[in-house]
Amino acid sequence: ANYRRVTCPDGVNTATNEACCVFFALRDDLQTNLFDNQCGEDVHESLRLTFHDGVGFSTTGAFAGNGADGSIILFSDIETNFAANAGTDDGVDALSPFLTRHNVTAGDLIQFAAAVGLSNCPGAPQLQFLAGRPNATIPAGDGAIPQPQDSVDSILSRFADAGFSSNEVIHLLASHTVARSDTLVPGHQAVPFDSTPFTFDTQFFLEVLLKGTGVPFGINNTDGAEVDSPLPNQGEMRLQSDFALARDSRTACEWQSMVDNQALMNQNFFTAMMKLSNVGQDVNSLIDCSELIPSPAALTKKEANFPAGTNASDVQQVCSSTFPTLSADTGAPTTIPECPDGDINLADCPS
Ligand code: HEM
Ligand SMILES: [Ca+2]
Ligand SMILES: [Mn+2]
Repeated sequence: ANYRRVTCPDGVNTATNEACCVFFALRDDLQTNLFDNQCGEDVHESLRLTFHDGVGFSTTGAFAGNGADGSIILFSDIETNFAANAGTDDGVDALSPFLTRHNVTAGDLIQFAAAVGLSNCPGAPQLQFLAGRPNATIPAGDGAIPQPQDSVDSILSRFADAGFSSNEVIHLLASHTVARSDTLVPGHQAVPFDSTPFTFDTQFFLEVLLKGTGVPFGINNTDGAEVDSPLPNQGEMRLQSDFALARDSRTACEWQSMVDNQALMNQNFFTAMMKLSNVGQDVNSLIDCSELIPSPAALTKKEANFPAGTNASDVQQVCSSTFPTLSADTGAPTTIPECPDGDINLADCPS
């Protein structure tokens, strides 16, 4: 092995490969000017882009597209108009200016932003980052990205065509532990999928298994994308796709296995993200710049808990393995933070 490091043109940083040098300034720029060093909205939207860029790929040729190639940015006029990509224009608009300030490709920008951003989320794994994806030459085809109203059959077969097993689909959905919808509930933005949308914990896998009792704000989404959540009065929503995947016999055990098992969830997510980030790419021609990805903060609260007002009798268990024994929060209803600093009022979030 060659352990020599190169000194970067900035005269300050050193790297294992000269190709990694350009990412130091990009990292600082993203952290300071977009992410605020926090696990906020722009991090979540950058992470979502890895999916909407990467899954634009088909092993059978059913859909055009070359995977994780930055096409959702480079052909944003086309791709952000696809129904499945509703809301992705925010992430595209946020990241695009960084392409003019830094000499990187759009595909690398999406993957790098997500990996750096995720490192701001307590509990997250430190993702791999490989550099060198060529810029997209064609847009992805419409229909390649699964939607929340889709059936499990349809979701699993679309992912399979993009190269992912059913287990890997469930592993990737750990991303929904730091996720909020801006488009599905009319008149409302930032509607969370779990009670800890700024923490990369296993609450999402637990809460999606709980009996649903209603929809937040009492607004019924009419297109089948949303189903009842266990915490409607706290503003939590649930996607039909997450509900169905958590209860389908093909995926229920994989889903349940990650409840209160942070180490397993993180290992699964790390490996599945490595695959998602390189869909359609010749991995051997990419250069490992993972050394640029910061080490995420640890979780302060390590165990999953039933949110106040829920308990083990609310678990809609399909998998026959023993369900973990978890304590239930007591007292007042769980308050879902609206800002990464824990503030409960969206209007007070630092921007
Ligand atoms: C069955 C597959 C999936 C479906 C149907 C799905 C659907 C959705 C929907 C409808 C939203 C809300 C968008 C909005 O209204 O703003 C969302 C948010 C999100 N998704 Fe997924 N998703 C899937 C898989 C994934 C994957 C594989 C990833 C990444 C690895 C991902 C990451 C995210 C993130 C981070 C958000 C939150 C964005 C934000 O808070 O602004 N999703 N997803
Ligand atoms: Ca969470
Ligand atoms: Mn959002």
